[in-house]
This record gives sequence, C-alpha cells and structure tokens, in this order.
Amino acid sequence: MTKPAYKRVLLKLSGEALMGDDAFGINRATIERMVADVAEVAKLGVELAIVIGGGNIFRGVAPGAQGMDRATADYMGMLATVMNSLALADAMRQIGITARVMSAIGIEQVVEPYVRPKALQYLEEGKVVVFAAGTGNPFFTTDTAAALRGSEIGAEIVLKATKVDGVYSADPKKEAGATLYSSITFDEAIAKHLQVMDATAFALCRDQKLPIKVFSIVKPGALKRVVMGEDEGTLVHV
Ligand SMILES: Nc1ncnc2c1ncn2[C@@H]1O[C@H](COP(=O)(O)OP(=O)(O)O)[C@@H](O)[C@H]1O
Ligand SMILES: O=c1ccn([C@@H]2O[C@H](COP(=O)(O)OP(=O)(O)O)[C@@H](O)[C@H]2O)c(=O)[nH]1
Repeated sequence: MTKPAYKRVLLKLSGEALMGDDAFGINRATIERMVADVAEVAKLGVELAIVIGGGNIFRGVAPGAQGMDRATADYMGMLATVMNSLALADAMRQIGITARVMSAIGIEQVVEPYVRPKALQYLEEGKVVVFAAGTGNPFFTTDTAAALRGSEIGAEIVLKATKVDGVYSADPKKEAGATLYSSITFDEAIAKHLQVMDATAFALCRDQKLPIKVFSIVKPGALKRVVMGEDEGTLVHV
C-alpha cells in the first residue's frame, strides 16, 4: 500500500462550508460528511491538527457586523469558531475519533486553553487537535491562525479545504473565465492579490517555507487524495 505523503498536517476547514445548503449555522449532514473525510485520513496514521473558521455563524467583517466596533465583532467571530470546534469534536467522537479542542482565548469552563507542548503531546498520541478561537486576536482570520499553528506544530503543509477546488487567476465565483493553477508561488499569489487566502496568511507561510494546498471541501475524496500526494487542488509554495 502506498504511504501518505505527510506525517503531520494542519487542516483548515472553512466555517462557511459548514452551512451546507442552509443559510446559517451548522448543517448536520455536512459536518458528518466532513468528519468522515477527516476520519479516513486520521486512519492512515497522519497526525492531524484542525483550524475551523466561523463564517457560518459570524464574521467580523460581515454586513451584519456593520456599525459595530471591529475588534468586538472579531471577538464574536472567534467565539463562533469555538462553537464550530465543539461541534466538530463531538461529530468526531461519535465516529470513534478522539479529538481535543484548544482555545486561543481563555474560556476554560468550555475548552482547555491552547498550550503548545500539550498540543504536540496530543498529536504524538494520535489525537486530532482542533484549534479554536483563531489566533486569539482581532483583525486576523482563521487562515492566518492555520498558518500560525501550522508553523508552531511543525506541520509539513497547510491544507486549506474551501468552497473552490484551488487557486484561480481571479475569483471563480465572479469571473467565469478564471483559470485554475496547479501550483503558484507565494510571491505571485500576493502580487496578484488573489483573495483565496489573506495576504497575512500567505506571508507567514512564505517566511516559514510552509507550503499550502488549496482544494475543495465538497469534492468527495479530495482530502485523502491531497494527503496521499496525488494531483489535486493548487500547491502554493516558496
Ligand atoms: N483567485 C482566487 N482563486 C480561488 N478562489 C478565490 C480567488 N479569489 C477569491 N476567491 C474566493 O475565495 C473563497 C475562499 O476564501 P474564504 O472566503 O476565505 O473561504 P473559507 O470560508 O474557506 O475561509 C472562494 O470561495 C472564492 O470564491
Ligand atoms: O485570529 C482570528 C480568527 C478569526 N477572527 C474572527 O473570526 C471570524 C471567523 O473566521 P473566518 O472568517 O476566518 O472563518 P471562515 O472564513 O473559515 O468561515 C473572522 O471573520 C474574524 O472576525 C479573528 O478576529 N481573529
């Protein structure tokens, strides 16, 4: 049997994708499907850390937050990621995967705080670690949290599972003629202002020489293909 291409990965799951076809919140069938994909990869023996977004519940820059103090709105967004993390860990528990949620903001009665050595220990024990509350700071995104935690835990790659199947020359949801890259450098992605990830996340990964793979969260089997090193999505590299 061929072996996975990576030993330790940081998976960024889109918060917005958790809605499925609903207008808001967590769609049960969608989270179960996502977790089944995660389980498949965990069973390969890959050490898996997850950062999940919060856009399905609240986003600091969403129209619904207009008129609010930005930092306050961002803290609400971070709390939304805590809810998603709890839902994700619970869905994993239901199918027999041990997961630990660690929060970047103090909320001890609900989840344990993020402590790097503890996270590393969990990973070595084969537990899935879910990093909640993003970076713990307003004015950042969970993509940046993925870049940060990925660097901290020594992940070999950040896997960004999102609504599109890779990085395009322009936003494929707005420009029908946009073309898909199979690979692109960080500098090119930043220079072209490609919005699939924010520039802070790209810059951090570039400086740490931490590659990113962008792929579809809705395409069946895509996560496993990525982990097996097969041709899938777009590789963003130094
Ligand atoms: N050049 C591009 N290539 C791919 N997607 C892009 C690009 N520019 C903008 N996008 C948009 O970025 C979105 C993914 O980013 P984001 O909103 O951060 O998603 P997530 O919820 O996964 O964090 C895609 O749904 C796509 O519409
Ligand atoms: O380090 C962080 C991570 C997230 N957020 C807030 O949490 C929201 C939800 O995260 P994100 O938009 O990245 O989620 P996704 O795009 O994956 O749904 C963001 O809009 C921000 O308001 C933040 O302030 N700091």
